[in-house]
Amino acid sequence: MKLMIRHGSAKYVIFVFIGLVVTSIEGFLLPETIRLVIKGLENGSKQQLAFGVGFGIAGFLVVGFGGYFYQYSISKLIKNFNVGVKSTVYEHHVHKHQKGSESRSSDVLSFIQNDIKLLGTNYVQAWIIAIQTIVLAIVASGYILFTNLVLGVIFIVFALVTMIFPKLNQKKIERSAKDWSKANEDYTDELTEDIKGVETIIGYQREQTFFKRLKSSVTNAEVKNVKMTLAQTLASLTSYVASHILSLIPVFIGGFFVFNGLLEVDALVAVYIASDRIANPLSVAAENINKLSTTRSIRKKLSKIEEENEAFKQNDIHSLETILPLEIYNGSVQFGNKLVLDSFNLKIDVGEKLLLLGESGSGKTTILNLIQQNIPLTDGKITYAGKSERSTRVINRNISYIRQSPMIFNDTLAFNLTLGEDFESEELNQAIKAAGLSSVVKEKGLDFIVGENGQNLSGGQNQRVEIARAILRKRELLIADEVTAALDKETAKGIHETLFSLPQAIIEVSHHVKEKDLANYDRVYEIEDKKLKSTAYLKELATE
Ligand SMILES: Nc1ncnc2c1ncn2[C@@H]1O[C@H](COP(=O)(O)OP(=O)(O)OP(=O)(O)O)[C@@H](O)[C@H]1O
Repeated sequence: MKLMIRHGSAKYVIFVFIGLVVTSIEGFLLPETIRLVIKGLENGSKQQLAFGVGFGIAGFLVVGFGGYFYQYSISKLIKNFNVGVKSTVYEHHVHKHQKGSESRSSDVLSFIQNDIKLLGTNYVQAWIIAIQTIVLAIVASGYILFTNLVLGVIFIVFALVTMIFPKLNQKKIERSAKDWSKANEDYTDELTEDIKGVETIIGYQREQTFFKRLKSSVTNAEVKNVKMTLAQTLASLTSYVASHILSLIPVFIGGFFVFNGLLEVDALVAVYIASDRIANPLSVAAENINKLSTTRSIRKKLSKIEEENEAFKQNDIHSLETILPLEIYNGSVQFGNKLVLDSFNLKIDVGEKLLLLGESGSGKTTILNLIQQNIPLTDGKITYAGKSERSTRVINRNISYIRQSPMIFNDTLAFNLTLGEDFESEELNQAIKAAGLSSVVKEKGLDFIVGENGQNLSGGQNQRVEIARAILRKRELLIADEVTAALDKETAKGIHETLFSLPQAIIEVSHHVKEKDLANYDRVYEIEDKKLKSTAYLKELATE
């Protein structure tokens, strides 16, 4: 319930309660209408007959309007709930990345698309239906007890007995829901991967293999869905049949009340009709209370997500701490038994332009990961502006990572530069100029839609958008990861000129750079056979 109020808003929870109280008059409306009509017929009174019919019409109008208000409030509540929960889950995914921990996008997608959906039906709706049916049953019980206390008690006892039936299937429903959730997660994982890998699949003409593989996962998920639905259906049918059969026994007893003059026929008919508003609603309530348990693990996961989001917000300090100079002393990195980097030193000073060279697999990405504190050193020490303790948030806030394949959003050029952050137009223009984008902006305008993956721009222009983003943020260290590897010579030269003209420190990573271009950097590091050599250090050492 707390979860529902937190995300669905207390206002709509109250509205739903008002709506269900109003509609709960259904608990006595039809039985009382029928009773009044029969009474009118028995007495041969047209007036009483008209009163009974009028009572029914007025009552059903109230139920109709109340029902609309009730459904309206439920829709709003579910809308708010979905928006709140889905945002919370995405927020958590982002926070996990900010903290440098793994959070797989396919897991997040599956959680939002399947588990959260299940939470909407089997938690929010199930709660509401359970409460609504219980209120309805209470109102109908009150009516029956008021009509005839003893017979009322008998009817209610039989109705309560029916509640044990759904309980018998609870474990099975829970297990089948868990199996379905897992199978769906596996299927979504595979689908995400196959969508990403479509070019490779077509390229190697492996369509049939992948169709078959995916078909098997989707079949598995659907089979689990059928099993879950059947388990739920079996539970509801058992309750339905049992409640109807059991409700006929008190009718039989009620007959004896009539024979003995303890009850009028109109009252027995009314009590029987009203009893349908106890047994059935109670079994629906029990069924929905059962459903709540299918979401227990999802709710647990969501609570953990909320706690972690809260902890993240509280620890999210907005200090102006800097990270340069960054120094690694006698650093070593080992993955399992494999030594990747052996006792190396590295220094990044304010404004320095550094180059990090190395063959594929030599450890360049590992060094970038160390700098960003994504992985720890196995041995040695790392300091940021002289301090060895720095939160990952502070580090991230001071680094801009310029990627070889930048993420370009299908939006305007302006949005792709600012990413929705407010910048003075002067600042924006300076960044555009510094990144060499002035002619593009002049030609296309800032409102130009760049298309999916920036397809309406050239590779070099997209790379410049990524550089402009980094320049705009004025962070003290830029990491340029193979940024010109996929570009032609002229474009690459232009990008390099831009990078060298910036005031920020830059560490550029590359497989290979021409000998004559090395002079453009303040220092050149090269990884060779697990060792990191620094030309500048060697020069410094030679002059000492
Ligand atoms: N998390 C990890 N667990 C185990 N081994 C790892 C891990 N990360 C990297 N390695 C290994 O460390 C070595 C260095 O990898 P790294 O990614 O740093 O190389 P790289 O120089 O960036 O290569 P490339 O230029 O191909 O991207 C490789 O042999 C790699 O297999």
